[in-house]
Amino acid sequence: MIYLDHNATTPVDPEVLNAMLPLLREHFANPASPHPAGQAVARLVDRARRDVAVLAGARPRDVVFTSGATEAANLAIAGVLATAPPNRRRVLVGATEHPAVLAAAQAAVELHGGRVQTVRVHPDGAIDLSHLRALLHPVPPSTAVPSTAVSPSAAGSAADPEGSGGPRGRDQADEVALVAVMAANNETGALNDPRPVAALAHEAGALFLCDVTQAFGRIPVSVTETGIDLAVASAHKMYGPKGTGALIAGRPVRARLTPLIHGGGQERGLRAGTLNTPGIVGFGAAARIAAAMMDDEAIRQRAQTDLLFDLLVGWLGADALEVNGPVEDGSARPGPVRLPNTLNLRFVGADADAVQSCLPDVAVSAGSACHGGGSEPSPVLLAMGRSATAARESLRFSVGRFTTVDQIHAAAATVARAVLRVQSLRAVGSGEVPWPAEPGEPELPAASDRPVAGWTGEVSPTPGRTPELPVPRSALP
Ligand SMILES: Cc1ncc(COP(=O)(O)O)c(C=O)c1O
Ligand code: FES
Repeated sequence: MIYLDHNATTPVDPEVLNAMLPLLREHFANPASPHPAGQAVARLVDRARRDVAVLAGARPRDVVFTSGATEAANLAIAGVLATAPPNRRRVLVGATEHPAVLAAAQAAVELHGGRVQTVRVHPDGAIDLSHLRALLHPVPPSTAVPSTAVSPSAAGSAADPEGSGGPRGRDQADEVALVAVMAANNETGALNDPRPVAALAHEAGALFLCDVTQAFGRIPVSVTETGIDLAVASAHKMYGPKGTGALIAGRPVRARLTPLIHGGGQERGLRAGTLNTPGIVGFGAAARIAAAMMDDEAIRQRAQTDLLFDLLVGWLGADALEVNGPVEDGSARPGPVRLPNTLNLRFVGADADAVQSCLPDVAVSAGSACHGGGSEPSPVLLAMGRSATAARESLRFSVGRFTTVDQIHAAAATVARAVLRVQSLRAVGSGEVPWPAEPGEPELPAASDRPVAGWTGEVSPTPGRTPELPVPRSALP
């Protein structure tokens, strides 16, 4: 199996596992216990908190350990809304946010009042800052009604999934409590610079939540330097264990949160329950390793995703592929614009689920893990303006720490064959190419009626393509 789905989850790094095992063996005591055994574990937890804080550019006491980014996002969003003033109940979320943020925002406004509005993204997936600005300041400043004079009921409780923000006017005058824009998108790898988002949010008196789950450990993240008020992350996206994550928030913001989980006073009262000490210590070890390896890994993984792209272009031709997400051409924006490990491609004319079912030995993803396998096109790609067809023809490749160049070569050839196979099936179904049946065989149904999953037959490739795949133009050794 060639695993190219590291944005769904990563394997546990062997060093992380080694760091965790003592917590399951001899260091099993409860870190809240005052006896020496408990305090020895408490020190390991402190170390992990420091390591996660260093990677996040935060102070150790700003790290609240949770079960993952999903819980952290729920804690952050519900916590902020629960204590927000009645005239400040709008939540702005990026159109391509993960369901952990989108659904948490929707649930929070249903519980506490207010509404969710969606901030548009550009066709390359980056947040549209001018739309964010327009949603933050719906009434021109010269005609704005002072916020204190706005009736809380004006906020309403309806969601605005269209993201239009509706007509500007009094009904928009409720203020924004929270802006949620992710650092890196899980499907396309599109990056957002948190600084301008933070500046706009703060100027409007709102807090800024940044989902750094996919960025953490892959590219530098500093919550203090960029103005992020609340960051959420998961250990299993960075070679740590599943079921551990963190909310990272400075003290003034933490003071405004209310816990979701009640019980003992763990995590300074914000997240009750005995700490998941093996998970937390694994998260700390993963953070330490990521900090040491990040630069080298970014270079290696960018080279691998570039190689994968070049090989696929070599096999299939440049017209057969479209990149979903920012393309670094050196001109558009300075600095990195896409996660180095992520490449989301549309294979024109090849349904992604069908391609995937021809790839039993390569793990890739059509859409995000929660949506993979469903027939719905990716909401992320739709939000970027892709058609439903283009979205259904898109696959995400995400390489990782243990991916090799040989695996990239093998995966590219396998994927190219699968794409050609699906394209030729489609061509047969549309009557463009005669079905290559032996005389006397029963007529086969059109490709669109045939279940492609499990299909193993051979089909002649599309005219103009030879069964022996051409040598890619830019194949590297
Ligand atoms: C961007 C992003 N945010 C949040 C999450 C949720 O993480 P978890 O399932 O570990 O809570 C994920 C996981 O897919 C993600 O990719
Ligand atoms: S948890 Fe990330 S895609 Fe579902």
